[in-house]
Amino acid sequence: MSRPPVIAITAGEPAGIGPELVLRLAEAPGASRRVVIADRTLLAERARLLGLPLTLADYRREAAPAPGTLEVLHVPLAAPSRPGVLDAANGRYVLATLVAAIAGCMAGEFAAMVTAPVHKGVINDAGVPFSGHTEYLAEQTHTPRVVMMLVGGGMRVALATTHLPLRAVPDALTPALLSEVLQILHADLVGKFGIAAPRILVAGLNPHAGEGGHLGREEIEVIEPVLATLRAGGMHLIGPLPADTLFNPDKLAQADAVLAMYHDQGLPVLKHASFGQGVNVTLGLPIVRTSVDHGTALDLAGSGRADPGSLFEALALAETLAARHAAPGPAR
Ligand SMILES: NC(=O)c1ccc[n+]([C@@H]2O[C@H](COP(=O)([O-])OP(=O)(O)OC[C@H]3O[C@@H](n4cnc5c(N)ncnc54)[C@H](O)[C@@H]3O)[C@@H](O)[C@H]2O)c1
Ligand SMILES: N[C@H](C(=O)O)[C@H](O)COP(=O)(O)O
Repeated sequence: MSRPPVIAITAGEPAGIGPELVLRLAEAPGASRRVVIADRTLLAERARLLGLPLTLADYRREAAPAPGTLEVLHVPLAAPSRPGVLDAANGRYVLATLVAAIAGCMAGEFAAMVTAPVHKGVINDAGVPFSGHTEYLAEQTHTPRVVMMLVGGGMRVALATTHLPLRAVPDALTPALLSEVLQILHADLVGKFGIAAPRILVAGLNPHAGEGGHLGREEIEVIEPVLATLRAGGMHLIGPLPADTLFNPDKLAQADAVLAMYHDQGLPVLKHASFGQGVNVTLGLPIVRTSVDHGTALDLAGSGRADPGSLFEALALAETLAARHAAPGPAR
């Protein structure tokens, strides 16, 4: 009998809801072996606080876990953590959990990694420039370009630019970037999501997609030429479309994914439709990585009221993608 795939789950910011969400993993359906990467004392304390049953076992690759245990790959905190209270002393601990998960995925020990939320600000406060898992994963795996895509509410929404100030977006939207993002999106819709000929709706940047150049020229000078070139190469691209009506159900029904030009053009729509059930997936990586659609929710940490739904969905998608990654099949 073949062994179940091992999926690494990083518990994220210790003061946030990540630790208590990973304690609920036994409730998530699926056949994978789950290994939580976190400080084991933190998990035990959070379980005690919330009255959750917990039997921890240190992860050993070759030893099958006893039923009912939560396997932990221990990474020590730098300082004790209290729910809801950020401490920059633990910024590097959070990164160490990611490094362990990435190393295991790159080595083939883990079939995928699923990430609970981190707090970007406190990692920067710890002295490490950090804009998100997406960018960090690209750097750590030496991948020149990756793409953030969220899945939920019947939509797949990818982003041309990710975590950067709004002021910097137009300058970042170069023809090279847009072309690479669309090629990665297309390739992973085929290879990871099994869609043989993906149709992609592409948003404009400006109101009303620039109104023929009267409300901005990025559509004319950057987006349209890139789309024309890629269409000539066989990609099915619709746009640039005004973003305010692109997400209407009749438009979405014509496509397999949307490419938004920036974070808050695409994600509010998806999160409105699916918050708590959405999944963030990083495209273009040599490994499988999914994540929750929410943040650290410091206001809920330690209350037991955080919804684990998005973590369970992220795990389910990681299992599906890992199976396809291990044995790529024909696209449908
Ligand atoms: N995957 C990630 O690592 C990730 C994703 C998004 C945001 N963040 C980071 O999280 C930090 C806080 O971000 P924010 O305050 O903008 O967003 P947030 O998602 O933490 O919180 C927004 C609201 O949603 C609620 N909420 C979040 N998750 C919930 C859950 N599982 N169940 C019930 N309610 C939930 C919170 O209580 C809050 O009211 C920031 O540093 C941000 O960058 C990380
Ligand atoms: N942009 C994501 C969201 O809003 O859900 C979130 O910040 C997480 O991004 P990373 O996976 O890059 O950390």
